[in-house]
Amino acid sequence: MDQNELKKAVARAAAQYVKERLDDRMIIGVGTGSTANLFIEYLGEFRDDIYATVASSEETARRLKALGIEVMDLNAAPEVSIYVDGADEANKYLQLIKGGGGALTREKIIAAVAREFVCIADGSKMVDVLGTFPLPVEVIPMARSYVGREIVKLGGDPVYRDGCITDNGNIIIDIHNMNIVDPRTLEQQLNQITGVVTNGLFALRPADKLILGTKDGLRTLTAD
Ligand SMILES: O=C(CO)[C@H](O)[C@H](O)COP(=O)(O)O
Repeated sequence: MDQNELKKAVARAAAQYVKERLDDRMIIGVGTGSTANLFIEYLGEFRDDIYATVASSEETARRLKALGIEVMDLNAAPEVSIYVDGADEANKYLQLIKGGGGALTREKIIAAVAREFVCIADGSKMVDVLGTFPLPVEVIPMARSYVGREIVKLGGDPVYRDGCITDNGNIIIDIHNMNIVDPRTLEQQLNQITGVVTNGLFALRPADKLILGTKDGLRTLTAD
């Protein structure tokens, strides 16, 4: 199976997982990216049974609405039962790097609210130590240079993501060349830099379940 087929397999498995737990008031959190897009397509197969979703990006909202699936403002959602999203990297503690698509802040907000966070990824995303994939940081535009200098002090190489404006009107700085041995501490350190909105480390709130697509089949890892 190639990478896209592995993505399809995990997206299908996550849709099945959601379908088995549906009830008539269930609100589903939906992530962003190519794997999440495949998940959206599988949700379309039982759209009439879905009460509502919350979307982690404008693009995801557009795709859901195009299928006729209700998209709710998160502030109007009393709770989010299951949030399904992809990742750029994952470790065995289900700590993640996310934000390759620039949607990290809304993704993190939905992950914070969700009762269960199910991450879906092809096997290439599994790593021993996070950080080979550049870590995205969403930054208020006027703080760009200052935040870059603070990132250098933490040992990373900040690279401005040219041309990327987030759904929140901010910019992205990608941190290259960081061996992230203590993801929880780094997540907090980055968030304490004035001008940082959030960063793409999901270590303080890792996934609860990781459905991983490998050439030997699907593996489901849990946080405990
Ligand atoms: O965090 C994300 C978007 O901000 C995505 O989940 C992440 O980039 C993985 O994307 P893909 O499924 O396309 O590999």
